[in-house]
Amino acid sequence: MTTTSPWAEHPAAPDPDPDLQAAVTELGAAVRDLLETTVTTTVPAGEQAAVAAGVRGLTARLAAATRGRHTLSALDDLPTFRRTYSPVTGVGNGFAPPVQFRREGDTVVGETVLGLRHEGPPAHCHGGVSALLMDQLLGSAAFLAGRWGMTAHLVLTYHGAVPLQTPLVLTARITETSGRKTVVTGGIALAAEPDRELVSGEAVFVSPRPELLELYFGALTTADGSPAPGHGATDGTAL
Ligand SMILES: CCCCCCCCCCCC(=O)SCCNC(=O)CCNC(=O)[C@H](O)C(C)(C)COP(=O)(O)OP(=O)(O)OC[C@H]1O[C@@H](n2cnc3c(N)ncnc32)[C@H](O)[C@@H]1OP(=O)(O)O
Repeated sequence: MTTTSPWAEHPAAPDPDPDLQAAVTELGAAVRDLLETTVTTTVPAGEQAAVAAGVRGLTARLAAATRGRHTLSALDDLPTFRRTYSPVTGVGNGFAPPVQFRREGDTVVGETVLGLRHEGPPAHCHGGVSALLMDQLLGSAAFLAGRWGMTAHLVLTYHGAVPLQTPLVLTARITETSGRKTVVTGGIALAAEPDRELVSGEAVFVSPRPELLELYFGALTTADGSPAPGHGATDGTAL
């Protein structure tokens, strides 16, 4: 079944702790600058070694309290898919550009600029990073249509190299929905030439059957140790 306007309304996420949100966002931005600068710096070896020692000291301070992989961060909210540390959209993840996706009519759109930490061929984006962006873009379109699923199939065509440090636009549309399956197409283009896709792709997202939901997410808890809301949903319309 092909759909033209499948967008769903989502509940509002509970307000995060503003102090924690601000601190995590600032730490993410600082680490983003650090990562980008570590791959562009040309300061002498001694200076790089001194900085490494300082960074290890800072890491030890953060390591004083950490969470495991089955515990959500205190800022995360699964029903609204607020994921603070996503490697694509997470404000708290220094590797993330980060890019935010939004609905515009029947399209999901995001803009971003990639850095040298995303480099593959010199001066251009790594093909795997493009795939990372595409997976999140297409998955976001499914989610924003109320069709959360895991990536079952992702096929990409690389038409042209994606330049770093250049404004990009990412767009996606739902092309088919059927049972637990959602098919989405989309692409990455220069913001200055939005109609010429440098990367195009299609993905199939499948909302897992109950046994898989339990296997993957059954142990998941919120930061305070409660079962994570929504992790047991099985109707293919929510996590
Ligand atoms: C703003 C915030 C946004 C937030 C948005 C967040 C975006 C996140 C984007 C990143 C997402 C990820 O990285 S997810 C991580 C990467 N992906 C994974 O690890 C998934 C690994 N694969 C699996 O666990 C499984 O294969 C599943 C869950 C995908 C499907 O298993 P299942 O539940 O047993 O499904 P199954 O019964 O076999 O099939 C159900 C239906 O789907 C179809 N189907 C199944 N696999 C495929 C396939 N590869 N290609 C075509 N169709 C398929 C079947 O034919 C069937 O159709 P019919 O007979 O009903 O017609």
